[in-house]
Amino acid sequence: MAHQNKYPRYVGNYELHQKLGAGFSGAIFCARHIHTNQWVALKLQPINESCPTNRYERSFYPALQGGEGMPTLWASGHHGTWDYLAIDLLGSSLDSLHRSKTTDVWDLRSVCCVAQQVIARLQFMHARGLLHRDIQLGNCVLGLPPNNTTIYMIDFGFSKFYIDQHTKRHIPDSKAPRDFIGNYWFSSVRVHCRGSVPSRRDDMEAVALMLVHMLTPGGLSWTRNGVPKTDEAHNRLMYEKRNATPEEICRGLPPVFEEFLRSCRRLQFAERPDYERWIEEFATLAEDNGFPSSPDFIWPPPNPEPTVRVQTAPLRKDSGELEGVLNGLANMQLGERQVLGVRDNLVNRDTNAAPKDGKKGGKPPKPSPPKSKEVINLISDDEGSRDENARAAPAAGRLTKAARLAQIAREVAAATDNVALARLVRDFARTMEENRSRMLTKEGFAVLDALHKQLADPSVFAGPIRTARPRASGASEASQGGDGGARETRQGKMNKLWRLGQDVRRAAGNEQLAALVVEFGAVINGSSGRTVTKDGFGFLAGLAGRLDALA
Ligand SMILES: Nc1ncnc2c1ncn2[C@@H]1O[C@H](COP(=O)(O)OP(=O)(O)OP(=O)(O)O)[C@@H](O)[C@H]1O
Repeated sequence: MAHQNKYPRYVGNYELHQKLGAGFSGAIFCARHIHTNQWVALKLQPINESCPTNRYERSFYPALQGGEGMPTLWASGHHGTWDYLAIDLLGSSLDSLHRSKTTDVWDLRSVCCVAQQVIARLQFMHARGLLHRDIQLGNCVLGLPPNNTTIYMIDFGFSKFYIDQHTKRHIPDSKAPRDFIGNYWFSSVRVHCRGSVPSRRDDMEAVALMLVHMLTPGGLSWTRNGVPKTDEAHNRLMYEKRNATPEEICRGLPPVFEEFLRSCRRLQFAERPDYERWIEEFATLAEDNGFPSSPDFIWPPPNPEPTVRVQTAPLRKDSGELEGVLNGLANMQLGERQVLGVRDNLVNRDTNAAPKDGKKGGKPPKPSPPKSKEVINLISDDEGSRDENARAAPAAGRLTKAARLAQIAREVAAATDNVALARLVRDFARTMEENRSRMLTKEGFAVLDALHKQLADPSVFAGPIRTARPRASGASEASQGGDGGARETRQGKMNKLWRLGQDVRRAAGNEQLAALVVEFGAVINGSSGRTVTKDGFGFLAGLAGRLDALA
């Protein structure tokens, strides 16, 4: 670039100091206001630049002022041949942390914080009618103390109003060929590989890819050869990106990452992403793994070793009948485990699982306490208060959702009559309802499995009041709910749950209830986000009522 090394000493009222970074078409300096001594970041670009991103940014900044994690624009203008923007001086970008970290991947806690904050930034930007269109680690920057736990979004040079400023309507979709805007690593498949018009869903998909990248040793597969320098290399990259399924991309990670990516890809062009839900999901993921659910980003990570070692085993689409899956979950040996927040732990997952062929891969597992399905190594209040880094230890006497559900599953397995089961089903529903996330986790499925076993075993309870024909749409059929490839639509899920809610109130005996429990699990498992909705709670209330009636 012609202007290299020719930067002026003063620009406007600012004195330029060290260079902070250089981008595609300009440079950023740390600068001091000559009258107020205020330090800012000064973005400089020649006014005749062919891609005048400073000019674009200047037009977007007013819409962003006042938002959390949005830099303040202090001044902007022209000085000689320079176009400048003076914005809040910030700290390290996630990209520089990514490069400097000593571990292969990020810790799960930090990634959950990044997820919550970046989604919240997009929620704000989108609410102001603006798309970012260049989500990447380099554009997520930490504040300086006292704002150093806040992630700021920067670089709005590629941004665009998706709400037309005059008509107030969403921009139209178009099939017309267009130049690609964004970055090679994280731009959505639709925008990058299919040339679609970017909309909110694509910003969200970029976040999903960025998060998975942070947890993947070596990064996403298509990022490993660096920036493509030839058309052929770019085509190869696009091919790889286009063909990687969410399941492959997210293999070994807690299921919420795959769900998130899938849900972004399912959004319609003009559909509003469910920001609130995903912020909650990542807060819950942190909490379920023993970290504070707070989105505050703390670097370096205070306690990279999780205090809770609950393996979030994904229910895969090819997992066969739900009955079998539930059964498998209940029999899982939950001893000292690595959290599957990083893919490295995939190796350990196999190592820790009962080996089929006697061979073990990866590092030998740490000696762990005797394993029993009764022993689940969850955070306790004591552990929470011992942990100096646990900023949000559970209140005294309160168990985490995972611990409470595990306890309910054990109590269900030990229950001796329908009245006790009814009480436990109500407990289960209450625990799910009170939690910030209503996602049915491994522990939730274990409760259903224990329930199913109890209800299906005729030796445990008094027989049914009258013998009924087995349901036509029986459990085994329903249990394939998660296997059909496409996730259940919201409406489909509502319909099925509503029907189950009706059926459960009419069930003739425990065996029928057992089949309905399995069917319920299948519908939840097959739905996007595996959340228990209002109709789901209706089913559980009906189940508890029917158990009482059949006692
Ligand atoms: N406000 C800021 N405070 C501190 N550092 C900053 C600030 N803004 C940007 N930087 C640093 O400068 C780098 C480049 O900034 P930015 O992305 O805004 O410039 P750009 O010219 O648009 O770059 P690119 O071409 O890479 O998109 C950032 O990754 C960051 O390290």
